[in-house]
Amino acid sequence: MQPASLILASGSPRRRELLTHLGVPFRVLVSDIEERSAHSDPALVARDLAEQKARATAALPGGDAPLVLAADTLVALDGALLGKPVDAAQNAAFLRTLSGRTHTVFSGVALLHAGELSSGVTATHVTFRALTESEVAYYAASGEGLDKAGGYGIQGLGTALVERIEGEYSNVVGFPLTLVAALLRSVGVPVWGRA
Ligand SMILES: Cc1cn([C@H]2C[C@H](O)[C@@H](COP(=O)(O)OP(=O)(O)OP(=O)(O)O)O2)c(=O)[nH]c1=O
Repeated sequence: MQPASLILASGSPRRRELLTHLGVPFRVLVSDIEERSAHSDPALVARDLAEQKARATAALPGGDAPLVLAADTLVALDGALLGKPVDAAQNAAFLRTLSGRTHTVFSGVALLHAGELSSGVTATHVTFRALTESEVAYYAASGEGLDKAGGYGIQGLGTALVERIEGEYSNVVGFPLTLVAALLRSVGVPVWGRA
């Protein structure tokens, strides 16, 4: 059997599940880049890191597929970036920062096609409820936010933190499907049976 011509360059189970929804066969190959960008604008950082992940994966043994797809998600508030919390205490601090306010989630997506990169970024605005200290402690203790940008997962228990969302839901989970589908279709890959 031929290996799938599309590689998903991501270790994120959320991205794997979301890509499955598009009905495109793929395999997973993950590189380990140091997430560092020369940009400071969060949208440009997310796009740059997605491009770096795609290129790094393509350079791995077994990475020379016709198509390599990667993404990066960042949470931004007041010009600062909230990455993945290192522990429950930092997760609680992130939640206090986000409480009662609107932040922006940026996901960059990059598609490497025959050596050529195409990429884009999607922004979604998410407003948190004003959280009580016991809610912060309860969520931080759940551990759900530890492997997630901003320290929460809107697709899990974290949905109870959110009062309002403006923009695409899948983008918050880490993989904006409108952009992913457009990039795949732009290089002739059928999504839901339509190229
Ligand atoms: C805000 C938010 C983020 N996230 C996740 C999506 C991403 O997996 C993660 C952001 O980290 P990323 O560095 O974008 O991705 P990753 O390290 O998990 O995976 P890879 O680099 O291998 O692709 O945060 C959620 O799952 N739900 C949410 O609500």
